[in-house]
Amino acid sequence: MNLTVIGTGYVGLVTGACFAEMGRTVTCVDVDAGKIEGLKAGVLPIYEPGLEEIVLRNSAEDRLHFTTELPEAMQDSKVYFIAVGTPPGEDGSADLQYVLAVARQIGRHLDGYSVIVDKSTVPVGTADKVRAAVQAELDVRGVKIPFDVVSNPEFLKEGAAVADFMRPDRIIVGCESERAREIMKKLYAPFNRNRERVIYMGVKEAEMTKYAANALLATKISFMNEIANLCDLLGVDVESVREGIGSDSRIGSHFIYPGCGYGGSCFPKDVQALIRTAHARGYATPVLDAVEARNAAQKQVLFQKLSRRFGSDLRGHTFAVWGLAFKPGTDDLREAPARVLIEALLNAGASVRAYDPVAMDAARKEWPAAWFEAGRLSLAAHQYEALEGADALVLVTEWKPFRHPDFAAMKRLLKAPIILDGRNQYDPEELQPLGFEYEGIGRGLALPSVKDFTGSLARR
Ligand SMILES: NC(=O)C1=CN([C@@H]2O[C@H](COP(=O)(O)OP(=O)(O)OC[C@H]3O[C@@H](n4cnc5c(N)ncnc54)[C@H](O)[C@@H]3O)[C@@H](O)[C@H]2O)C=CC1
Ligand SMILES: O=C(O)[C@H]1O[C@H](OP(=O)(O)OP(=O)(O)OC[C@H]2O[C@@H](n3ccc(=O)[nH]c3=O)[C@H](O)[C@@H]2O)[C@H](O)[C@@H](O)[C@@H]1O
Repeated sequence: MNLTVIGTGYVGLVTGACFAEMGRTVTCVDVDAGKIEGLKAGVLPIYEPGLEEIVLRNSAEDRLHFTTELPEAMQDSKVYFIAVGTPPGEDGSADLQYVLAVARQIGRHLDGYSVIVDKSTVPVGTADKVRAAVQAELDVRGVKIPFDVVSNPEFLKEGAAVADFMRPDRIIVGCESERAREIMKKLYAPFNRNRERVIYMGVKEAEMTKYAANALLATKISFMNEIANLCDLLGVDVESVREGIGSDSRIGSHFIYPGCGYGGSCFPKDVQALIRTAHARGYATPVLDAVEARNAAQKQVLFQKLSRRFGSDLRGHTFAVWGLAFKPGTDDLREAPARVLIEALLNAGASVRAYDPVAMDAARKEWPAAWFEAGRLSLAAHQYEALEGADALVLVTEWKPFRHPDFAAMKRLLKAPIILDGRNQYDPEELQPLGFEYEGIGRGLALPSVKDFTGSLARR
């Protein structure tokens, strides 16, 4: 059973490569000719640990193919995975134009019983729209061809996408036909060997499961960020609180790490899309609204802490920023908290010297050219180079090389030994004896405010 995967982004490329790794012959299709040319030449469009190796190996072994031509890819396959983007439309609801365009295209070329599997994150009822779009094309062609539409949402995390796909907690298959179910069962059998991971349910239930999962994870983070901010006011270290509550198996230790807000292409867009779905039915969503509002506010927290320490006019100040990607392990900058911080710093007159192990090329391409041209945002060749002469270090993304840095070297390089830790990576008890001023998120410690600081200087 050969597979076609349509959309060769984070989800499509990982899906195609991982099925090929399990022995299937897969053709990945994308409308982006540059991406496909690159992939044919062995150049990956994204950074994802472990992905390059399996793409190159399976391409070399002739199991993984790339094309811009969907009809050509469809010839040898009867299972079509749709993995195109579902970005937010103007009102925040999921924009289905790419999914439905693919459905129409499939309908134009379908030539025998097929299963159309929706892997993109789509609102409840989208499978019906996909079915209608395919059927409309079949009607135009005047042919009767049976097909099924299955919802198989994806739960991989960027930065761990291959591992998540290969060893998923669960595989959700929303399916209302026995024939399609048997095909899905066979496809996922290699991922299911030591325990049953597939949960079968209705199509709409599967579509909703994806949004509910992302919204709950985002809720945990926003809740924890709110608790962390309160801990700051109370002089309490949220890291102990996190450990304390995470040990309760009903709460769990995952996704309760406070920080400078969640980013990425999915939590922000999916929470927003779920809110839109509810509002379209006249249903209010105070919990989800609060999750979003807390996250928007949380992305400002680092800037607020810096303003408290250095004043609101930051002209003449330079800040080192470690981490640009929205999380470690990826070069994805979508909705990255670093962007919000850097924009606020530049608007306040500061200069920024930033370093990220993999996302700097992406930043150069995607962020406003004016930020770089004016020389106010520069990218350092090394994490320590970013510190030279900076007024403080702000840790935004907890890449591994940032976790245990050489504090003595950092002290020598920084103009003043000040660390603002947006991901609670450092131990204040280790830093304080070294003479660092330190503030995290909810550690109950504040950098001295500009007023205290001026006051203490005046008293000296
Ligand atoms: N990025 C992630 O970690 C996850 C994303 N998702 C969902 O999966 C879907 C895809 O997300 P990403 O992979 O991040 O998107 P992406 O933006 O990285 O990739 C989408 C790809 O689809 C291609 N495309 C658009 N229209 C096409 C067409 N008509 N034919 C062929 N290719 C076409 C684009 O050129 C692009 O390469 C979204 O619905 C997203 O919410 C779900 C789980 C994880
Ligand atoms: O639908 C999607 O696209 C995916 O969205 C998230 O995955 P992803 O956005 O790639 O990355 P996460 O690890 O979830 O991190 C998202 C954001 O939350 C932040 N985060 C995460 C965990 C935490 O405890 N605290 C926290 O602030 C991260 O720093 C990051 O900015 C989900 O975790 C995946 O299951 C889902 O498939």
